Amino acid sequence: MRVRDARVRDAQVAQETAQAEAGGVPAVVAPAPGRPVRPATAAGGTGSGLRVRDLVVRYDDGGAGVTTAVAGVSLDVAPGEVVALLGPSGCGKSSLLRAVAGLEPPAAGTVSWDGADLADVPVHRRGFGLMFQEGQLFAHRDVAHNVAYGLQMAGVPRGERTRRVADGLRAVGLDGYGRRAVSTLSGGEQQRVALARALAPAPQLLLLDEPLSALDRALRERLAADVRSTLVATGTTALFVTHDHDEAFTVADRVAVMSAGRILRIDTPARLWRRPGSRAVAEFLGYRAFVPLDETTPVASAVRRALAAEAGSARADRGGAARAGAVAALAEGALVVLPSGEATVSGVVEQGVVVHGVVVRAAFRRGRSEVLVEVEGAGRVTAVAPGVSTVHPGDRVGLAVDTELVAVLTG
Ligand SMILES: Nc1ncnc2c1ncn2[C@@H]1O[C@H](COP(=O)(O)OP(=O)(O)OP(=O)(O)O)[C@@H](O)[C@H]1O
Repeated sequence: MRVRDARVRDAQVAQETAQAEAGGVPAVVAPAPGRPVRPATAAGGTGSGLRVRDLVVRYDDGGAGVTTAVAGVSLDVAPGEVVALLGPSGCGKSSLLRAVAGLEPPAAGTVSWDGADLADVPVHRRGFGLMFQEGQLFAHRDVAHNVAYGLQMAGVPRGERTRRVADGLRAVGLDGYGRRAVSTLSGGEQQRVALARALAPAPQLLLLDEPLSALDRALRERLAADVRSTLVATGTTALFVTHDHDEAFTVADRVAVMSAGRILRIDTPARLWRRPGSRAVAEFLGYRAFVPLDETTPVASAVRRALAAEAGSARADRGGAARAGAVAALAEGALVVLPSGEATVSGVVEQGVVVHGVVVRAAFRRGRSEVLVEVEGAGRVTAVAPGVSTVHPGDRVGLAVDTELVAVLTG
């Protein structure tokens, strides 16, 4: 378990204990006592949602000095929207999430919900739900009692509780699991229960911190899609921290790319791919081949020609997106990026070829050949060829680059 999770859990446990002793409720998975639990169908709300302005989070390590984990972030999450915070380890994602939760006091800036400043609102009064990498389920309670916990503490009557637990388990694909002991569940099932538990009180905002990181990749991919559909089905407003691009793009309506305590870019997954904005974001997204369109290199001329052809065409089958992208790239793109993984090695038949390169590596995977090609004047592109390719390292090949997938960096 990571140090941070342990700290957060310690904070939760301490608050749970203190509140339980005072006859209260657990801090973050349940609403405060007396606080009305919203009907599950009311999630999403009609207010303005989360508003973060110029937020700064600092840690004073005493002798070691001060770390600025969040260096002035502004972010809005609209009711019913799911936003992912995506970035490398240490970029401040969790610190931002914890400041929103109220677990970390901001050094500067504001966090508000529906227009109300939360500076003086403690964690358990914010009405936010939290979910972590490890679900932190109660081992001595069965699945249904875990999910019911927050509702029970908030005084929701038994009948309503039973109905909402059943709804919650159905929403996460665990219909009929209520009586199972938590210890008999797989890691993925436990995280589903944790999600159902976090959603049961219909929090006005759900904060998820790497909730799938402890699972293996295949399971993570499946669960990410399930988390998305559950959040959408319940109309839940959510902030989802992850370092995994695929997860972010699967789960979120908008993705915020973070680096060194700042948000570099925030946009919908589709627009982020097409308009990464800066080379740093493009590189973080995995783009490796950059073509300055104003250069006279063969690759720049070839890409310009392909974009011009696309801009002048009106092919109905591409829905206009390719054309619009090409027009934008030609108009504004000092630098465009060739997409990895989408070009096709055309080999001898060079129909539609726009650029040439030399094969660095070729491997047969999942029924097709993946070929890494060094394109002079651009960089490395991962291309695919159907079936077992006949190309080998050192071969010169042509790549038919899909202009629809060319990304533009400026603008
Ligand atoms: N309690 C703490 N005391 C001192 N420094 C901290 C503390 N928590 C985080 N930091 C530092 O703040 C910076 C941001 O950390 P944070 O955990 O927010 O990043 P992250 O993007 O969530 O990283 P990860 O993906 O590895 O969890 C890092 O440099 C980290 O070392």
